[in-house]
Amino acid sequence: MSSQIYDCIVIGAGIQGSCTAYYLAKNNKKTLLLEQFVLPHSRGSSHGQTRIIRKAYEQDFYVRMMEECYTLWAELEREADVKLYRRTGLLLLGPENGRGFPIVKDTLQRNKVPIVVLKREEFSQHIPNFNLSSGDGALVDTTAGVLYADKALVAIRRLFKSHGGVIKDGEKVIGITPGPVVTVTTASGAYQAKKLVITAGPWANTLLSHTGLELPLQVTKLNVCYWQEKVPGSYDIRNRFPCFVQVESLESEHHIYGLPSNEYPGLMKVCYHIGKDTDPDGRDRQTNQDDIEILKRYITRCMPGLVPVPAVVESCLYTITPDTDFVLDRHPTYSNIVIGAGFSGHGFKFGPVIGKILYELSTEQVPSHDLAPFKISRFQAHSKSAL
Ligand SMILES: Cc1cc2nc3c(=O)[nH]c(=O)nc-3n(C[C@H](O)[C@H](O)[C@H](O)COP(=O)(O)OP(=O)(O)OC[C@H]3O[C@@H](n4cnc5c(N)ncnc54)[C@H](O)[C@@H]3O)c2cc1C
Ligand SMILES: O=C(O)[C@@H]1CCCCN1
Repeated sequence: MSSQIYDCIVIGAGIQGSCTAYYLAKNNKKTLLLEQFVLPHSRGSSHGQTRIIRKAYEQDFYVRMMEECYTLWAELEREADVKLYRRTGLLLLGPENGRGFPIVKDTLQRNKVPIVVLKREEFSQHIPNFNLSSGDGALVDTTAGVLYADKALVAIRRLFKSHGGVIKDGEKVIGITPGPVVTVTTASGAYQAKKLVITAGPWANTLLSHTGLELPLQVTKLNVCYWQEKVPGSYDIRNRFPCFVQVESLESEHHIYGLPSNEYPGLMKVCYHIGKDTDPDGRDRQTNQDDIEILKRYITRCMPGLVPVPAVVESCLYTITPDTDFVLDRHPTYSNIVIGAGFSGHGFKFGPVIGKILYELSTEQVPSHDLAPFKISRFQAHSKSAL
């Protein structure tokens, strides 16, 4: 056992753990970040070149968190001297009388987020190579854009180390012994800390089982599909093609979304928001492709400038709560254990604000956002506490 007692150990070096560790170290906390895989890796939820950043949400609390988060991303960019965000706008599409589109539109307007509402007759002039479905409304959240995810992870971990933080990768946590000083065991050793933050993504429940807690989390595998432009440049970020989210469509009641071609020349990323249940250690055995069939039909109908067969298919995991809101809370039994989990396929953009909140929770400060929507107690009927 190492004789050092850390102020805090963070388990999991995805975007949430890396950001939490960064804020801890920046605020002079002796921090150890443990990661089971050798970094960088592509086995969790945070890998890949790009993610959408937006304020377009149904709930005011997400809009408010994003207000601060854009500032935090800009601070990180300055401190790391690397560009992590590119503004593209986000085109939101959906039935004018549906369940999703009018609510997001109201929330954006109520929160005075700058948007442009596109009329049907002017749609194709602003958004070429895209067919607006009959009955659909369209608006652009002009604050939105692309985050360079892999670059962000590298930059944040580098900043963490520059503030004195210690990363040990290739060290899987196999035991947690709670107490006023928590002991965390890996195959290579044991470490102690006054506080513990668990940000283990799809493995959250495996780790929480060492503390007698189980959260209602569902892990699903998503196919991340890239589609070839028929005419090079038609959906290119350099030609100002935006990100988009189609909230309901003829093909599905669930989101279909896309990011302009950028990371792979000539390929636009278009994905379906619903995957199939998986075991995070057995994801490669889960080969369901129902989502790709839905995407082919949507692309054929709405994006005629793309070849409707995916040119590249990667994979990624979601860890989903029953209400798709996050878990940001203290452990119900051990108040020096803080949990960040269940980011439900939309957590990357919030990384810095979540890191700041988990840092605040683990240092007993008043959190800078209302955490009522993120409390574990909301799952009372679901969560199993053996304690
Ligand atoms: C296809 C796809 C598209 C997405 N699109 C967007 C988007 O456009 N915008 C957006 O904001 N979000 C998006 N998301 C969601 C976002 O990427 C996730 O919410 C976020 O990455 C979750 O981060 P995390 O740190 O919780 O999990 P992870 O990145 O999985 O990190 C958890 C880490 O914990 C480690 N770990 C687990 N167990 C142990 C152990 N025992 N010991 C040591 N380490 C351990 C894991 O190896 C992993 O590195 C998307 C996700 C996917 C999959
Ligand atoms: O978090 C996001 O912005 C996207 C929206 C579409 C589904 C995947 N996640």
